[in-house]
Amino acid sequence: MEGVDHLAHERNKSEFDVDAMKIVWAGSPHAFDVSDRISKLVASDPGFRKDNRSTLSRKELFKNTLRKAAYAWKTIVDLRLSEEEAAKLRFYVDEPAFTDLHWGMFIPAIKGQGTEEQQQKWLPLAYKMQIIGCYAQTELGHGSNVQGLETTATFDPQTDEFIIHSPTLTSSKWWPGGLGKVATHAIAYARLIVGGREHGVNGFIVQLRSLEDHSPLLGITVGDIGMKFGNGAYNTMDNGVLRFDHVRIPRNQMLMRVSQVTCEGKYKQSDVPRQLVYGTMVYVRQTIVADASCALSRAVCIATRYSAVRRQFGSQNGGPETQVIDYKTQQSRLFPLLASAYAFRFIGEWLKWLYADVTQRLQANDFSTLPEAHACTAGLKSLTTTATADGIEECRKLCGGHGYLCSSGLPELFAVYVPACTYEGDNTVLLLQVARFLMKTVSQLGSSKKPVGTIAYMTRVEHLMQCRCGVQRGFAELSVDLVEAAVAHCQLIVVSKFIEKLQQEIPGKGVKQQLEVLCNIYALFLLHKHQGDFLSTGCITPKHAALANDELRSLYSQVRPNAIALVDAFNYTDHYLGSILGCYDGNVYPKLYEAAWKDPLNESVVPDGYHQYIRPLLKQEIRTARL
Ligand SMILES: CCCCCCCC/C=C\CCC/C=C/C(=O)SCCNC(=O)CCNC(=O)[C@H](O)C(C)(C)COP(=O)(O)OP(=O)(O)OC[C@H]1O[C@@H](n2cnc3c(N)ncnc32)[C@H](O)[C@@H]1OP(=O)(O)O
Ligand SMILES: Cc1cc2nc3c(=O)[nH]c(=O)nc-3n(C[C@H](O)[C@H](O)[C@H](O)COP(=O)(O)OP(=O)(O)OC[C@H]3O[C@@H](n4cnc5c(N)ncnc54)[C@H](O)[C@@H]3O)c2cc1C
Repeated sequence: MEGVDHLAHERNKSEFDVDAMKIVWAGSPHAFDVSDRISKLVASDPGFRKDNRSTLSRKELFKNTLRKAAYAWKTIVDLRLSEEEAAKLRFYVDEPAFTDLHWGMFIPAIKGQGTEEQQQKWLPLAYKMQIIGCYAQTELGHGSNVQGLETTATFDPQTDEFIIHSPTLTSSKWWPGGLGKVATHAIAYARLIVGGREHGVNGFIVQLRSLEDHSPLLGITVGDIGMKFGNGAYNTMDNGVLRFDHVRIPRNQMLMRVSQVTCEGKYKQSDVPRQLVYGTMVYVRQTIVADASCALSRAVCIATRYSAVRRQFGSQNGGPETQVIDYKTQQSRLFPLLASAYAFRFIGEWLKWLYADVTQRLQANDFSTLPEAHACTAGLKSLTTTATADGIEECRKLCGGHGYLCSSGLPELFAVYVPACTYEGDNTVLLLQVARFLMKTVSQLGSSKKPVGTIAYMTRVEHLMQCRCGVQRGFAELSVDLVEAAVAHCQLIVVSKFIEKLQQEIPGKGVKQQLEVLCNIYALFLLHKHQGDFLSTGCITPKHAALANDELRSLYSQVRPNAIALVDAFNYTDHYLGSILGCYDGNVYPKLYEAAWKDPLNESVVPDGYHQYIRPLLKQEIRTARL
């Protein structure tokens, strides 16, 4: 029945202060207040409905996304929302759209790679959305290999301009979000050519469309690259294709914080590492880690609530069947994901601090922690997105058949989320960057000091690589092992930062105890999953492995009575979850049944096509050669 909390008995089992945990999850009382207020504002406004997305055509879907983006902007302006509140509103609208790239990449690129003068010119236009930007780096022929990009930017000293050109088909810009139909400007990455000499890839602000009638400017060919994985899902985003035919831009539209070109045609490299040209990617990678905890916690919330509602087998003397959340196999699949959602939340908090710290140091031209920041953002982006994509799929399977319904919210969440393993850096390519950092770290330890502990194996690899023909050949030969080492290195960081979080003052009855249980589940689950490596390297004995497995089972029993409260702590509205299986009151079956009849296919009892195709079949009116 409506209004009845079918999960009340579960909520009454909680052994900790859920409201206090909500503050921990949000990050602070202020953050919780903003999140809570904005999520309810979005949930209560029919202008932000999203339950019909899977029934719309691509054009209807995209037009609806434009409507929502404009409506969101009007809401932000009318209510005079702060930047923090506006970002939260876009988050809870929960629809990939051109605004993600305008706010998430175009503006950060100008802030990170533009001079003060360029920031003063372009940021006010972007903040007022008088221009709409995208981040056009990837091309048809190159994405991972940025130094392989083919678009050219040739300086013309006669006119004090750059000529932006797409010399080959494979140099066509391909994938940039917001580019296909909306963006008026791009940060386009191109090979800088001055006086016939190449100076690597740099960013250029290029206007693509008229601000009067939105038509593409002279020399610009632009469009959408077509449908992507899954219905609805990421097809709300106009990922685009863009070609330049000798497009001229003023010299001052090259982002010049890292490198400069003078009006005399003199190229100057600032005394900052050229990799700062990649700064926007580092910034987005750290935000993607926080996104991972959001996406995984959504899936876990759905699967946990439904696992408490669903009963299957186990009835004694006509009594109720067993809640599937009480099966040890269900717990062994679900609770490590619950622990991962919390672990990724805290690593995301730490990475945000690391990024802020390296940014502050860069202001003072202190580049000492830049390699660490690159390795951490690259590695943790890779680790958390892989685990989250796999985790969302596991949550779908944890919900049985009903998990495959769009009304469960899981198929769309999966389809929208999985490109995170690719965009902002293919996850394997990023792990290779971590491996390179680890090898460089080890090689710098000095001959007298041998690495110990979790990087002891690196000495053997280091020796092998040096005795083999050249370090480069060894690296390529051992790249599979090195990628595994990179993952292990990143997992060490996740566990270490979770433990550090528990050293902090954490208010609320039983809150710290619950987090300790989740931290131990996260760590022991990893130990169990990789016990072969731990045993073969002598890090643990078989007895240790057995003890760890026993402890893991015990921890699952400890978290079981608190599972519903731990997902309630995410404080997601039913609107944001978009899931009947995950609805707060657990009143699943009536809602599933009601939703089925709303499907367009049920608008008529007899389906279109019956008289044309089925009736002749049934009436044997179709003669085939064989009969
Ligand atoms: C439910 C959730 C819904 C969410 C909905 C979200 C909606 C959308 C929102 C966001 C989505 C984002 C959209 C996607 C955008 C994009 O994808 S933008 C394009 C991203 N592209 C990439 O990431 C390309 C990856 N490739 C690279 O980064 C580089 O090519 C490279 C792999 C790093 C190699 O670069 P390069 O060849 O130049 O360098 P190397 O020779 O390997 O290394 C030389 C040294 O430089 C150091 N280095 C490399 N990169 C960096 C860096 N970024 N910072 C600092 N230092 C760096 C490297 O370590 C070497 O150092 P060493 O010489 O000391 O060893
Ligand atoms: C939904 C979505 C949105 C996107 N948005 C944008 C955007 O807004 N702006 C933008 O510029 N780009 C965007 N991209 C592009 C994205 O950044 C690239 O697709 C991504 O960087 C991967 O590069 P790639 O496609 O060249 O993959 P590839 O590098 O071609 O990967 C193919 C395979 O090759 C492997 N591989 C590649 N190099 C190596 C190596 N050295 N060693 C071992 N294996 C290797 C990879 O691991 C992978 O398995 C988007 C992509 C998607 C899917």
